[in-house]
Amino acid sequence: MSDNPETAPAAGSLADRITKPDEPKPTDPSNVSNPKEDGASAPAQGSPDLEEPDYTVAVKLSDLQADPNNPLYSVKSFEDLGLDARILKGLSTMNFRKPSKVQERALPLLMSNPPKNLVGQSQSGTGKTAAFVLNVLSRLDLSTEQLQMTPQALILAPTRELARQIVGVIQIMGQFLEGLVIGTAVPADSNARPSKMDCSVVVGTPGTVQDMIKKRIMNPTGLKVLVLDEADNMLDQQGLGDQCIRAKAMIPRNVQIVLFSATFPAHVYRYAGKFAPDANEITLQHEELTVEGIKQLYMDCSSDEEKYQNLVQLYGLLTVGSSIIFVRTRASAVEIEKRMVAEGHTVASLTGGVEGSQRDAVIDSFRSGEAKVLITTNVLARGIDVSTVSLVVNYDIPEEYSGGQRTNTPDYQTYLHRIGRTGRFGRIGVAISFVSNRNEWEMLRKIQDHFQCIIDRIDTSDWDEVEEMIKKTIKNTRAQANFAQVN
Ligand SMILES: Nc1ncnc2c1ncn2[C@@H]1O[C@H](COP(=O)(O)OP(=O)(O)OP(=O)(O)O)[C@@H](O)[C@H]1O
Repeated sequence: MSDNPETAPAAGSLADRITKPDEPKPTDPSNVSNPKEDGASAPAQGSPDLEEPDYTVAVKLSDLQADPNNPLYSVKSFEDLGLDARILKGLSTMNFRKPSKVQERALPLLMSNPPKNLVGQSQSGTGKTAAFVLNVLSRLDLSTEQLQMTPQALILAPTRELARQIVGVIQIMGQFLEGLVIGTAVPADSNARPSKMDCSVVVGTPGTVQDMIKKRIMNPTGLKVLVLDEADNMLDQQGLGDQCIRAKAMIPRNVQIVLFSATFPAHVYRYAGKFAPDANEITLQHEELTVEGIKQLYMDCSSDEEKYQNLVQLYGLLTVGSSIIFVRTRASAVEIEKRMVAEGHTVASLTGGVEGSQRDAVIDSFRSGEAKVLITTNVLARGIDVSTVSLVVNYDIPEEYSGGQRTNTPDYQTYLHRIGRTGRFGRIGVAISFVSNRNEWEMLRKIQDHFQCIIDRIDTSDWDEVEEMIKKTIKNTRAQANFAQVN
């Protein structure tokens, strides 16, 4: 069991934010009215890669979606999946033209009646969020004000950033559903007071939701669907797992339980079957898990100091698009940030150690492109969807913990989720892992064996060559884009 404290939600006070898609609140950072936001809300608002008239990626995406071996492939259209016209309209504002494989397979299973549980697995960046959000929206009854104000679906995510991102997706997909009200249940800053969850859908972190139910701030009696995003992490992580079980015990027994993740290690998968009994299943082999568009590389570093120097050398590349640098501890995130800033570089850091409002400000500025280089811990390893991320750096290789101690065993799942912050929905990205000692080298070798993937070495004796090689890969998307445009 992994027990990295970074992924546990901050305990203590509660916060919530209720938003009605039909009543935009300009001050709400997760609100659809902010045209610069990325991630959840990006496609509808102009994620540069997916929005019309960006003919380029549309062409490329349609090629990928026509290839039966690609996870984005489907034969059906969204119309074929029997979705409500108002939801289809929401999808079309997001420029979703065709479902991905997981959407095409999951939606009929999720939407059939009587409802059945589902355990669903699909590679990072293949559209699992839309799969569960479309089911949730399809199952809501918003015919009376009382129904609109009583939670009918509960979506749990491991971090506040992911919960807020999911809220953004629901706001856009559900924007034509009159009476839809969305509540965000994430830990508040210490001076804030929670208000009642008078809403149709609640998205939150398990600890906060559990607390809200206990304090009668949230009424769980009308719930019909429970979704766990990043379900393997939610069920396996110390603290989170208990909170999920307690939250489940407080809600009606007959809810539809939906578990999604890119990874389901065997021991969690068995447990997932107990949490969501008699579930339909969509699974992948672990060799199928790596995403083709992500070029995996590693860099030899002779010491910790050389890791830092190499990162600084890479700075020019980090800012070609956006990039995320993953480190092991909060302290090193802050230290690297300070040092780079002192040397004149523009970087930001986000860790679980700071108050919620500050975390929100940092992730929002990263989504908007204001901050292009983000140093973080495993807290952002999962789910975060920022389409401009073209480079991920594993400054430290993700490692399993046992009883709070490092084990020198790679954390395979976290590796996959971290590198999956790039190369999303058919895009191209680069992931570079730094290796500075024998243990790290061993862990990287194990990762290669586990996923049967190739992680190429970068030769740092000639930095110009390094730059050229990485730039070529990152810019590949654009090269194809230009090609598509002239043709
Ligand atoms: N059918 C579609 N057509 C076009 N874009 C899509 C479609 N489905 C999802 N997307 C976009 O693909 C991106 C990745 O989707 P999403 O974040 O749901 O991936 P995921 O499978 O949950 O990944 P992860 O495992 O990393 O959480 C998002 O920007 C989303 O808007």
